[in-house]
Amino acid sequence: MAAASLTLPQHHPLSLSLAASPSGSWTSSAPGLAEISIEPDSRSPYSCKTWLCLVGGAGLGADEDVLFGGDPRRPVCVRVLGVEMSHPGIDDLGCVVDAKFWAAVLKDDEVTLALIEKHLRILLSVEAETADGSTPSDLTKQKVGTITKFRNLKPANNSAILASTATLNPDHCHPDLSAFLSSPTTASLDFISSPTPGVYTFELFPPPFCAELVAIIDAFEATTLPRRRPNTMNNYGLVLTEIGLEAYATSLLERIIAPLSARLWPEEVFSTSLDAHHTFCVEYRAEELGKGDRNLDMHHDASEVTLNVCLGRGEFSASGLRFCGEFGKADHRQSKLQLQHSLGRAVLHLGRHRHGADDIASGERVNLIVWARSSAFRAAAAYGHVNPDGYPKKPESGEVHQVCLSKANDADYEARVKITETDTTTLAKRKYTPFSAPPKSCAKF
Ligand SMILES: O=C(O)CCC(=O)C(=O)O
Ligand SMILES: [Fe+2]
Repeated sequence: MAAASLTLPQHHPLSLSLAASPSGSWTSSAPGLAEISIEPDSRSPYSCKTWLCLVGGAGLGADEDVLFGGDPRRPVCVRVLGVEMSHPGIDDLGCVVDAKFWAAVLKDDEVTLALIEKHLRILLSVEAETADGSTPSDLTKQKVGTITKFRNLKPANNSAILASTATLNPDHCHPDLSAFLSSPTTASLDFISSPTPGVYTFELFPPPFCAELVAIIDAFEATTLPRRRPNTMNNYGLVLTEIGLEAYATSLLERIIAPLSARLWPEEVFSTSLDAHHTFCVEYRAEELGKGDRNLDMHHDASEVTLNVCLGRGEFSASGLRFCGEFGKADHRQSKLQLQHSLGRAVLHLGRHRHGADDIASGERVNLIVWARSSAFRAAAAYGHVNPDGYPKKPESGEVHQVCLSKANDADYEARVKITETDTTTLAKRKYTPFSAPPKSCAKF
């Protein structure tokens, strides 16, 4: 099958107008996306740095109002690239959410790159104050400071993967992957198995490397440094890009997730353009061990493709990963697979594939999760050039399986649970963690 690609029409009502080019340098890596370099002026707390800003649509995520042009809808997403950035007008993923910026940019009918560039320069040049009185430079210093302080502790025997230049080391990957890492476009994919269509699993990390990752996570948890939980579904876990693993995670995306996705899902328009990620770990602990998350409600991810790797932490039992159908498909609430996690093994699936984690019965487990995204696809979908992921939705048909219901995401959850109350044992055991949207993203305009 030939790989799908993103080809956008030249003009579209929601497209960014390139009519007035910005004064600085800009390039376009995909139709509907532009990159601008911003040099803040000398008053800026950020004047030491040239910021690369990606301008294009977003519009995906869990928020249907945004998907379908809810009001107010912004025609473009402006994302500042680079993790060492903290600003009250810029969200966790680098998306500009500053009200004054948007009021100025959307003042006229036409949104131009020149206007965006002008107001980005202002945004990055003025020392704005947050609600608690701290400034962007305070926040940036804190963010950079956290990573620096943590690196200075030399955790996990001064692990090389915490370096700002870290890349995936093939010696830290399972030998099954070596041919693929050398020739990602042509090597045989026979190291991968697919227990149900669209879910792929393979050995990724040998146990010593899993232990190294867990040692880094544990070392961070043992500090008093500020931390953020990965999303509102999890009370435990860490955003790994905020503890110094950004470079390593980007390399994981570039060397494994992106090339594998291009080959495993050639029919998906995003599969050849995965370029952004939200990387975190989740942690589950059995009841007997005290406080902790036990399971994860059914959901789909705010990603195009998700990599989920089991890093272990001693022995654990149960805690299977259940897959149902894909969001938007008629059978999306029908159970397809219950997969048991095993140390070092990776699962790769589409973000729209409905899944959830069963109760952990004993022990603890830590998993590394990478939500991989395509900026080009999100731009195209936001402008209406391609359907958003999972759309158009098919009407649900056939049986609905109770194990695929989501307490937080399904409006008919209570009604359906009443109907099928016969299976009380499963229900009584399950304590659902409410799902809410993932961390603020470009979709949250
Ligand atoms: O617990 C797991 O293995 C799944 C985690 C997950 O689905 C997520 O964090 O999005
Ligand atoms: Fe998930």
